[in-house]
Amino acid sequence: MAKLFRAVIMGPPGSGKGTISERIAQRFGLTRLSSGDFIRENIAANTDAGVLAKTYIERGLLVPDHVMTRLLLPRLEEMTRHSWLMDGFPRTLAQAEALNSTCDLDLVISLNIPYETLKERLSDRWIHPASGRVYNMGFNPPHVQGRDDISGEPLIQQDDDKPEALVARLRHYKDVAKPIIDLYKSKGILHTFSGTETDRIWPYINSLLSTKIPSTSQTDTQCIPMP
Ligand SMILES: Nc1nc2c(ncn2[C@@H]2O[C@H](COP(=O)(O)OP(=O)(O)OP(=O)(O)O)[C@@H](O)[C@H]2O)c(=O)[nH]1
Ligand SMILES: Nc1ncnc2c1ncn2[C@@H]1O[C@H](COP(=O)(O)OP(=O)(O)O)[C@@H](O)[C@H]1O
Repeated sequence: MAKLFRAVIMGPPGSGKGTISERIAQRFGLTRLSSGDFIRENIAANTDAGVLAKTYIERGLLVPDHVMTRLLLPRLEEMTRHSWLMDGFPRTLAQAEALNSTCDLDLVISLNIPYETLKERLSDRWIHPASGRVYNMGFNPPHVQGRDDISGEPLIQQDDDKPEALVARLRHYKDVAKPIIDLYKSKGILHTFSGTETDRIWPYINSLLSTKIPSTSQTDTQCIPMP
């Protein structure tokens, strides 16, 4: 029986997690999971955890660990028959430990991108808020300027992509990511990719995953329910 594959992608804001996750999902047929999308779904559906999460996001804060794990771990437990790639979780050491006790991760991709590159990209980033689709006016512009390719709805620029907010976001990322990265390094599953262009990093990620991902996904039970 082929083994399932579970991976996490980490990196500072603007490092290309979303862009690369999309390519991995398409190329290798993994289910793409995003903590941000999952929170937005819960907010839209008015679940208890979604209502609570919204009060933090509105203040520009991270959602507390216990709310995040309550939202996400049951979802992962439903995914016992799927190979997946997670973007946006874990974001703290406590989340990484909770994930550890639920799932055996096969691989962690960490993106290491220079600050100047991040600043440039984010000041050029436009998103479609309802779907989370991202565009970059130079790198991957929408077909029609200012409009989402699929829905045709208007694109917006997020406040926290502005340079002032970005410095604080990047500093915060460094502080909280370090212990998580150390944890995955010590488990021998961390793979770090450095560079300024997604198109140049992608071939390395592609060839690494080609050696690691089983050709078919079959039933397995790598995730165990939390006690
Ligand atoms: N110029 C350029 N832009 C890129 C490249 N790779 C990604 N982008 C763009 O940079 C922006 C950030 O990429 P994302 O994939 O959203 O990055 P992320 O790590 O998911 O960002 P967060 O959601 O903030 O954590 C988007 O507008 C992308 O289209 C690249 O190699 N060159
Ligand atoms: N793992 C997480 N832990 C805590 N809060 C999270 C997590 N993932 C997402 N969030 C919250 O949801 C918001 C939106 O997430 P996301 O779509 O990943 O966007 P961003 O790249 O702006 O952080 C975050 O700004 C944060 O408040």
